[in-house]
Amino acid sequence: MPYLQLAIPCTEDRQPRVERALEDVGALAVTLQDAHLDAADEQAIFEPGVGEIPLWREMTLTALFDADSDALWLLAALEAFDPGIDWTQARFEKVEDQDWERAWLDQFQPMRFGARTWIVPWNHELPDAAQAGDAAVVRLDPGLAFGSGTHPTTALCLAWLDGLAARGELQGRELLDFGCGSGILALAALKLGAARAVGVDNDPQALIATADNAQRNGMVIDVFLPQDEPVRAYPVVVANILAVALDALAETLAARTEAGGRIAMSGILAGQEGELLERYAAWFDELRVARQDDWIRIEGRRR
Ligand SMILES: C[S@@+](CC[C@H](N)C(=O)[O-])C[C@H]1O[C@@H](n2cnc3c(N)ncnc32)[C@H](O)[C@@H]1O
Repeated sequence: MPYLQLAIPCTEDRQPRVERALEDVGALAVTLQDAHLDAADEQAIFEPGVGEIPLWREMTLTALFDADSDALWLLAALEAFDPGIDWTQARFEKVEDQDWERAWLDQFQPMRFGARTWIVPWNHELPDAAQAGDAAVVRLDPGLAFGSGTHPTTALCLAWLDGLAARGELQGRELLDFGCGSGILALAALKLGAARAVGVDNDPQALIATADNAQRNGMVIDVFLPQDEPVRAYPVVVANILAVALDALAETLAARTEAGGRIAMSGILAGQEGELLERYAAWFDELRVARQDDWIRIEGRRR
């Protein structure tokens, strides 16, 4: 999914004001980057939690908006919200998911999630521990950013699937991966013993990537655009999408989870979970929150 990206230079003292204004006019995500370091340096990128500020004196704030947002309208809204900031320094560009997500890409090494789940890039040897009989190993393209497991939201969902399998609640069951991206979660579920996995994504490229990654791992994942997915309920649903999308999709995801079934959702920044918990409580019990870095996973059981 493409975005409209706004980047604006900013000093430490003004950062909270600029960030608040960007969020107020509808930014889907705001990241900060040290103005004096290379963007490829992981330490130079920071997604602030509530009340957190970075140590840098000069930085660039980058905000993502829906692709169909109007830059002139946004500038006018920002000016109205905080006329004390020089918004004329803002630069706009259209970016693809991958460009934004690449900011999160760090060294993609073999990684273990939970007890048995391994994500191993194709260009790496299988670590000894990943060759154990019960290891669930997914091999992926090292060029992937989101869906390589390096992002905390993916890691949270992988750990959840691993735990579900450990409790015997995944084996032989069908899973829906809503917002499948690379297909990493559906693939891990199949390797952990799920009987079948269905991937849904509104990005046709993601569906191609998922089907391709499945084939290269010797598995099959049925993939659909949201408007084409079969209307049915699953015992296990996982959805790693942004909080705004999870809010909009609440009824759909509730309808896709069968009574007694399990759901895990991520893509939620710390501080955004309250409203989602309230919304999903209409259909789900046993709602629980887990956190990694600034990201949240919500899990629940369908009534
Ligand atoms: C954060 S990535 C997650 C990818 C992968 N499941 C993972 O956990 O790493 C979110 C994915 O959701 C897709 N997506 C976003 N909004 C969506 C929507 N409303 N319906 C279906 N897919 C959506 C995006 O195209 C993207 O592939």
